[in-house]
Amino acid sequence: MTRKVEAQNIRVTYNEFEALRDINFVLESGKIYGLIGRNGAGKTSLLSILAAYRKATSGEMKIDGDHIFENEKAMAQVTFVHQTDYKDNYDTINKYFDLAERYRPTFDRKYAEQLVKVFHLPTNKPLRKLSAGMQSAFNVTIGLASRTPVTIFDEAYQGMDAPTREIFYNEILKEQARYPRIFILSTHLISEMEYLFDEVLIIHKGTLLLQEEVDTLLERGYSVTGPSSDVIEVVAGLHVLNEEQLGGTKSMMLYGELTEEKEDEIKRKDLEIGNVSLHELFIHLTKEGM
Ligand SMILES: Nc1ncnc2c1ncn2[C@@H]1O[C@H](COP(=O)(O)OP(=O)(O)OP(=O)(O)O)[C@@H](O)[C@H]1O
Repeated sequence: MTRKVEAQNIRVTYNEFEALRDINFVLESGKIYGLIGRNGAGKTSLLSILAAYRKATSGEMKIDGDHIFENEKAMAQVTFVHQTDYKDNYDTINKYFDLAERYRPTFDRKYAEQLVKVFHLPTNKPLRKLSAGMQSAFNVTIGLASRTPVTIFDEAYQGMDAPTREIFYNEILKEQARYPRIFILSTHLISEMEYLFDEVLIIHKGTLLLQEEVDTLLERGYSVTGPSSDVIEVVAGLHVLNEEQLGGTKSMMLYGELTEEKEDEIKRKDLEIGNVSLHELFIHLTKEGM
């Protein structure tokens, strides 16, 4: 069982354009990682290196110490689920399962067939005739049933309706309990998927802004609300992510450890301390100029 994925100083350029730089992280088995970042941040570029679809311009991506690129053994440990163009694909789901069984030693056909029923997918229609949401559910089926130690879903929910996405999320949790592995979920649906993540990686403008346990990250974000002058006084020297003003009331979103001393000071002034969601933190940590 794979225990570790390691990125060491990954850099990716497309001609002159530097899409990723200084990317370093370690991912461990048994954890679900949320990979988030704004459009064009570099998420898919990073995941394609991890799935050995391309080679990094420099740096190393390793699974349990083995280089991934052009390494059959390492590559077989990874499933990369992403949007696929099926417009010229005449294969049926059953045919595809035959192939997966042949080429993926860990593929569990019984489980795949169960998923097909849960997702209400037709097994005898060519893939190109499936609706967009059905094609995504099929991709997800392959990803889940492949049971590879590293399973990547890159915005795999596209086109799925809300109940189908819910089934997808539940299956990830069930699978993680049955066959613990490294799941990486790249997504823009932060609020909806947050509960799945053990850790979050934020990619911003080609760099890894942070890798953090979700709970720790959420503890770092808080808001202080009350009369403007008191709020301004109390937040002096703190990392302000955002501020909102309504009449004489100000609300400031802050990032960093809330020390006991500071908490006492805020409470003495009768100001309100509030929670900040991952979605809000993400927006303000990655806004223009940051
Ligand atoms: N083949 C390519 N040739 C040139 N530039 C590319 C190529 N692929 C990606 N890029 C550029 O690299 C940057 C990162 O793209 P990438 O697709 O990795 O971002 P992303 O975070 O997955 O974005 P999104 O959330 O919009 O899917 C973008 O500026 C993109 O234009």
